[in-house]
Amino acid sequence: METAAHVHVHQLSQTVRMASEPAGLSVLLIENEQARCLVYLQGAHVASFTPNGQGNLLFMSPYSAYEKGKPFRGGIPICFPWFGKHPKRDDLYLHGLVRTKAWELREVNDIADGSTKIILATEDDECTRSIWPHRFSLQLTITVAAFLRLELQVTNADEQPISFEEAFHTYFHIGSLPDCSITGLEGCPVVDRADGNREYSQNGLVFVGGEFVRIFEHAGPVVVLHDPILGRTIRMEQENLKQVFVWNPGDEKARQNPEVLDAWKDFVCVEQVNSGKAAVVLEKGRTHQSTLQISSLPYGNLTGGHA
Ligand SMILES: O=P(O)(O)OC[C@H]1O[C@@H](O)[C@H](O)[C@@H](O)[C@@H]1O
Repeated sequence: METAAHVHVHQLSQTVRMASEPAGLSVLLIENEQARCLVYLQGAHVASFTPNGQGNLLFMSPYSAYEKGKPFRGGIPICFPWFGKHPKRDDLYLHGLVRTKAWELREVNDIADGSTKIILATEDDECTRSIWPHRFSLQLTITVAAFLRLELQVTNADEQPISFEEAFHTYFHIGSLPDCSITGLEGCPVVDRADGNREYSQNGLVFVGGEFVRIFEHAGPVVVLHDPILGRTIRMEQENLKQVFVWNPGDEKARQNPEVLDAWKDFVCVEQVNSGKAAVVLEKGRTHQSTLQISSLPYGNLTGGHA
């Protein structure tokens, strides 16, 4: 099938189409009776998730470059094998090697319950080995239902143990930054990166007014984002990820970033992470799986992180 002059669209199943743009980016358009979702093959990057009758839960910056080999700003970047800055090299992109890599589409399944499951995969190559000298394979299973579920499997294909960082670096679309709050992080030890790595213990709700770069250690399985302006409550449920990063650049830093600018008020990143002391050490031949599931309910339906 062909639509606009330069976008080719192929129907892959009843609920999945793939559009290829001349710039070399391909995107999967998943539309079933429960939700709609866009996934770029570059980075296995989920760019939107819209459950039926609701708005998009995710935020993509209107200023994001959509270029081959460049990170997208927004959605759900998959971070691996490092999170944040590379420990030694400032010339490398933040958040690892696979965010800018073209992943391969392995499977498309329309499930009898009305959901859709797709599997994307990538592995080491000459370029990744020149930066990170290890063999690995990654598989991301994405389930699009009334919820969005991401299962990331990292397999050590090397001859020795590997150690890596990983994350789902999710940008959530919000109505108003100062009105949102986050629960489920009460009691966590916190490191405030925007305040000289000040350490404290989280007491009560988290409010993100402006610049906010905090790591919550030993996070529980459920974190909830409350958004009274958009009238919804977003529930994040994770497995095998030990930290939660909450990030927003705030006004001043955002203005210095041409891919964020005034859009900083429209998102908050709540990221499920294994980094630093929580980095994963994986024996030869073994697979590590981490999972994130996101769903949304009307505002006020979930009162705590353990709801
Ligand atoms: O690479 P992106 O998507 O612009 O995200 C960068 C940000 O990612 C966050 O996870 C970090 O805590 C920030 O320090 C960093 O600036």
